[in-house]
Formats: sequence, C-alpha cells, structure tokens
Amino acid sequence: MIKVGIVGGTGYTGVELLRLLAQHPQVDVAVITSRSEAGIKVSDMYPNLRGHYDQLAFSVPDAATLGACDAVFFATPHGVAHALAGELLAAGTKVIDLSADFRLQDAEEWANWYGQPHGAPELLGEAVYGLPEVNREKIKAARLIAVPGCYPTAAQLGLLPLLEAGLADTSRLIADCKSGVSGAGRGAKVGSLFCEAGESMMAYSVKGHRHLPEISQGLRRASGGDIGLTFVPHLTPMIRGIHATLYATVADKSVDLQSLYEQRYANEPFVDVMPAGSHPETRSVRGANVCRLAIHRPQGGDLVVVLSVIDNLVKGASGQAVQNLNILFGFDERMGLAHAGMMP
Ligand SMILES: NC(=O)C1=CN([C@@H]2O[C@H](COP(=O)(O)OP(=O)(O)OC[C@H]3O[C@@H](n4cnc5c(N)ncnc54)[C@H](OP(=O)(O)O)[C@@H]3O)[C@@H](O)[C@H]2O)C=CC1
Ligand SMILES: CC(=O)N[C@@H](CCC(=O)OP(=O)(O)O)C(=O)O
Repeated sequence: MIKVGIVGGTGYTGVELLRLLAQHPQVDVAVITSRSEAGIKVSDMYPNLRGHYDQLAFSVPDAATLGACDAVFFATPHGVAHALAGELLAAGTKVIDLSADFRLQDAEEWANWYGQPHGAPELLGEAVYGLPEVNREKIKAARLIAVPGCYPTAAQLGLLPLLEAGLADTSRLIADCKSGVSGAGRGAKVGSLFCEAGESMMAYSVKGHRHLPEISQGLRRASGGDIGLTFVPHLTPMIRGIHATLYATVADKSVDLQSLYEQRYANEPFVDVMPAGSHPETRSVRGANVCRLAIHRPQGGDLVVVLSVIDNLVKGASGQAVQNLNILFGFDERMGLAHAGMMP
C-alpha cells in the first residue's frame, strides 16, 4: 500500500483522481488539498464519494505533509508544481503533475506559450512525458512525470503509428479537435456558463493554442523531423469528452493502415483500434481510461482520416495519471482503471 497526496483536490481532475483511486487496492489517499475548502470533508462536498473517504478532509497545501507521501499528484493550474516539485523530490516523493508545467522540454518555449517564466527549468532534464504508449520504460524509472494534456493525448495516439512508420507528409497535418466544457476546469468563467456553452459550439485559439507545441514536440519525436501541424480546438455542448478528427496525407496506397494501427497498439491495454470503417463516439469512453481509434481513407485517396476519442478527464488527465502511478510503482497497469465507458 502506498500513501498519496493530491494538490488541488476540488477541481475536476482532482475529484476524478479521487473517484478512480477509491477503487485502487494499493493506494491510500492520505492528503488532499484545497485552499478555499480547507476543513471541509471530501464526502460533504462530493456525495458520490460517500462511503469511500469519510474521514478525509481538504487541507491547505503544505510541503512537509505532502513530502511524507510516496507520491503526490498535482491537479492544479500551471505554476503550482513548479514551486513545490523540487522540495518534494528532495524528500523522496515522486511527483505526477497533471498540469503543463513539465510537458515542454524547452523552458523558453514554455514561457512564450504560458506567458510566465518557467519556474523550475533545472527539473526539465529529468521530467518524463507520461504517455505510456511511448515512454513506458522511462516512466518506470522516473521521479517526475508530466502527464500529457487532453488534446495532445487524443492527437498523438491517433497520429503516432503513421509518423513512426514514416508514412505521412509531416509538413501538412491537421488536428480538428472538439472538447467538452469540463476541459476548461471548474473555476467560474463566462464561457463555461450553461447559457453560453450549453447549446452552442465554437472554435477557439485558432491563431495558436498552448497544446500546439506539446503535440508538435511529440510528433517530432515520432517522425524524427519537422512537423507542420494545424490544430484547431472547439468547445462543444457536452460535459466530458474529446473527439479529434486527424488528417494526414499518405501517398503510399499499398499500406494496410488498419493492420499498422492494430499491430502498433496490440499490447496497449488502453488503446482500442476499432474495426475498419467505425465511427467512435465520445460516450463510449466516458468515465473510461481508453482511447478509441478508427482509421479511414475516404474514396481510397491519399488523405487519411483518423478518428480518436477519449474522456478528457480520464485518459486525457486523471486516468492517465493513475496509469503512470501504476507503472512507476510496479503495479499492474490496469489497477483501479477497469471501468467500461458509459452508454448512453
Ligand atoms: N480539465 C481537464 O480536462 C484537464 C485539465 N488538465 C490540467 O489539470 C490541472 C487541473 O485542472 P482542473 O482540475 O480542470 O482545474 P480546476 O480549475 O477545476 O481545479 C484547480 C484546483 O487547483 C487548486 N488550486 C488553484 N490554485 C492553486 C494554487 N495556487 N495552489 C494550490 N492549489 C491551487 C484549486 O483549489 P483551491 O483554489 O481551493 O486551492 C482546485 O482544487 C490544470 O493544470 C489543467 O490544465 C489536464 C488535462 C485535462
Ligand atoms: C475546453 C478547454 O478549455 N480546454 C482547455 C484544455 C484542457 C486542459 O486543461 O489542458 P492543459 O492541461 O494543458 O491546461 C483549453 O483549451 O485551455
């Protein structure tokens, strides 16, 4: 049994961690922080967790208490893990960061996209990008994990097989992505109001979204060369889910792309390559730590369309974080994550 802490326990990814860890046989959640709800019992705030964490209350983040844990999750806005990770690592605590603080390898690029200086560039060298389908061996030996963003998880898992095989024109890739509103977090924002987002759909950040450099970094690693990617995120009237429609030009029509994807993900417990011609739905992964993919080549042309769906709060955040924890501590990778998606 290991002891874990969660910094940022009242946000959407924090409470999703609690939901998943409630069924994890090897994890005891010892500390959960919130500055605004300190002193409140978890089960008083989240009735779905009654019977699971009845003695646990939110507390103000404190490095000494967190440093007594085996691992600490950061489910906080950018910059918080920068400030605390070094101290926790020095105390021998592993850090699993759900924010973007350690996802980009280049501190200057991070500062440009996130509009603030990087708070812990000295830790970047050891941070491991926590996409198990790419970095499983590195994760096993890591102390600091940067859990990928939600759009980057859906986009990379959908495009990696084509790029690793050197099949796609890497100068012209398109990721047309739709997210549920929980992707914006629990904080009050006009754009997240039911009257604003409840029955409407819009693209945003077309000029440049902070997930663009993260997706490009991963695709560069996969292809070994430069990436020309257009990434357009959209806000859609659903609570959870990401649907990524990915476009790539693949001139070689002789390749069996279905087999390529099936072989690439044959041993991956959380990537499901659907039968040829499928149209995965976000509700099929709702609550589940799964990415479902379908590969299409419309009219047999050179444009390949890959459909990729995840739950932004599970494979796109907290589920992937638990998957990383399992790998890090040598548990079965599926532990605590055996949830099927929710239909309807
Ligand atoms: N929502 C999603 O789908 C995804 C989110 N992420 C990332 O995960 C992280 C958390 O996201 P989400 O759960 O949506 O965020 P929320 O806004 O819903 O929650 C943020 C949490 O962090 C706490 N917090 C805020 N500021 C600080 C601070 N300075 N120090 C300590 N705690 C703080 C808040 O509690 P309090 O203020 O009371 O302390 C709250 O519990 C973000 O970095 C986000 O980008 C990643 C992938 C997907
Ligand atoms: C719908 C929505 O607003 N989504 C968020 C991205 C989700 C997320 O939290 O990503 P990070 O972990 O990288 O911050 C956005 O576009 O900013």
